[in-house]
Amino acid sequence: MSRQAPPRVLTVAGSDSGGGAGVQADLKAMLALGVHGMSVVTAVTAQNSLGVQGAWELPVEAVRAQYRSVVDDIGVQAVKTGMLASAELVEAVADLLAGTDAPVVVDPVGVSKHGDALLAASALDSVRTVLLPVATVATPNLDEVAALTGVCVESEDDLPRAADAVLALGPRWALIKGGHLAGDAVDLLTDGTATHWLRAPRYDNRHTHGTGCTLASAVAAELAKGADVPEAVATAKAYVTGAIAAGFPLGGGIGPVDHAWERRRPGG
Ligand SMILES: Nc1ncnc2c1ncn2[C@@H]1O[C@H](COP(=O)(O)OP(=O)(O)OP(=O)(O)O)[C@@H](O)[C@H]1O
Ligand SMILES: Cc1ncc(COP(=O)(O)O)c(N)n1
Repeated sequence: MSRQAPPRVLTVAGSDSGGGAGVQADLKAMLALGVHGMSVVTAVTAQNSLGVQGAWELPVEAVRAQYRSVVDDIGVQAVKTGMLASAELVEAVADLLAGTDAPVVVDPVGVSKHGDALLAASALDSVRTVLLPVATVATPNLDEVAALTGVCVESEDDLPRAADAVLALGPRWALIKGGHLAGDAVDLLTDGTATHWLRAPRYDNRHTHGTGCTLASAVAAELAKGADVPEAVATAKAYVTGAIAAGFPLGGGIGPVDHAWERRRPGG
């Protein structure tokens, strides 16, 4: 008798040739959390530990075709979006996602850790008006909160105001990532009624390439396994914290988080 398939999770994101962020990070996080990861590639980047050397969007038709291939045959229990590059792609992806019953985690990726643009400025309005309204959970970092809502977060005290401003754009839950603040790594999750603070120690490790992609993919994986949103986010936060603590040097710049940290033996 053949075994039952694991839960299936789809990432709709850009490729990172260096393997630390984007589709590659998403699929590694999904594997680590025990789900079957699948991908719709929206853009290809030439990228490494030093930055993004080039980026090429795929045609809308190629993105739609990948999505239909996966959803119509295999099916999905959760979807995660990352780099969407342009207004045209944001709108096409939002349109596809409006037709799914699966939970959708939107990581509204704007710029890379090195400051390279991964989303055209002209796409921000589409993220606000069509993408965030189809999100079950939106996971902006503080720069993305500022770009999308105009709210500037300078300390933990500002996180509730940022979350309210993001919720006003339509996602069911907002997970505001305070990773760029000083002190503990504090995130705030809320649906406007329930509020959950997620606090972890800050690891003084410069090898943090892919943190946001990894967190959002882990949330999607846990949702696909049947967790509710607060449970999924708590598990994902613990997973990304371990991956950051174990981040390792690669190339001459910022290395990746370690998606396989739970499997490594000391010295392995
Ligand atoms: N140095 C750190 N130590 C521990 N946790 C961290 C650290 N930096 C970020 N985090 C946590 O990692 C997660 C991702 O947050 P972050 O703010 O880095 O997202 P991001 O900027 O979208 O990531 P990326 O730069 O990969 O796009 C959050 O849970 C955040 O609190
Ligand atoms: C294709 C792609 N998607 C997302 C990120 C964000 O990750 P980071 O901010 O860690 O560079 C990235 N660099 N590349």
